[in-house]
Amino acid sequence: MSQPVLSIRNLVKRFGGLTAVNDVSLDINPGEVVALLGDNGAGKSTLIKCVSGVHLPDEGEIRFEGKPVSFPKPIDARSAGIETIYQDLALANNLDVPANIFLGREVKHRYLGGLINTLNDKLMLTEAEQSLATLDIQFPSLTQPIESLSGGQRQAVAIARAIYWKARLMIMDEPTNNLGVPEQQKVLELIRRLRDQGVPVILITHTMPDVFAVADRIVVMHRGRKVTEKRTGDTNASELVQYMVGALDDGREVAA
Ligand SMILES: Nc1ncnc2c1ncn2[C@@H]1O[C@H](COP(=O)(O)OP(=O)(O)OP(=O)(O)O)[C@@H](O)[C@H]1O
Repeated sequence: MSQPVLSIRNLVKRFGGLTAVNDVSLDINPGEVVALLGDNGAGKSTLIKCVSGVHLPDEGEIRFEGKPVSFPKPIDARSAGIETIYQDLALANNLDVPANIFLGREVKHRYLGGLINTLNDKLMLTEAEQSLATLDIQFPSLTQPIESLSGGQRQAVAIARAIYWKARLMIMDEPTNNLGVPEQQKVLELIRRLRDQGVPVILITHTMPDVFAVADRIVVMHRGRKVTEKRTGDTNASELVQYMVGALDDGREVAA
């Protein structure tokens, strides 16, 4: 079997007296979409923020592509190839699509800073067009400000940016929130494309249909703990809800 892209072992993150992530272990394999499910406050965001360099874990180990890693800052995780798309997408609304694809790389690519500054708009536009084309995304015009695009198109730009910068693991937090149904379908299709290109995706969601539409595997958290991990074909929505509310718990069964 190929080695996991991401391997989390016995991860603990506390905020004062609260244990937000409690002894979670998890593997993400090449080319799979893993849905991270859980009720509000279950610890999903805290877990992924430990992977994406927002929080440093208090205990446990994170391995990325086989090597132990520690990311003191988000830029460190991005530099390693872990791209996180939060709900706010971190796009600059007043800039156009190409500018957004190049946005925020100045720190990592300090030596490229001068180069990017001197890249003419045409080259940036061509590069942006190519990265969108790999995902089969079409826009009427790439030179309009992001704020004039739809929610689904903005998601597409964020995903294209990650592809352009060669993400090797994608983490997406509620990517279909606040989108209309056709746009939700498009975003799910983009997630499938990422997977088909071999990029594993961790998908945080509350939306059960999304889980069954794209996930290969499902991990459920409850009160900071991982309570189950299932192949999508081996479970159903009502069982998952039982895990989400704490009525079912594989760890407890084992301990009993
Ligand atoms: N920076 C922080 N400081 C203190 N407590 C925090 C912080 N971030 C999260 N928490 C707490 O940790 C627990 C887990 O929160 P987290 O946001 O990880 O849950 P979640 O599963 O992502 O929930 P949601 O779906 O509502 O985003 C909650 O009790 C939350 O209040």
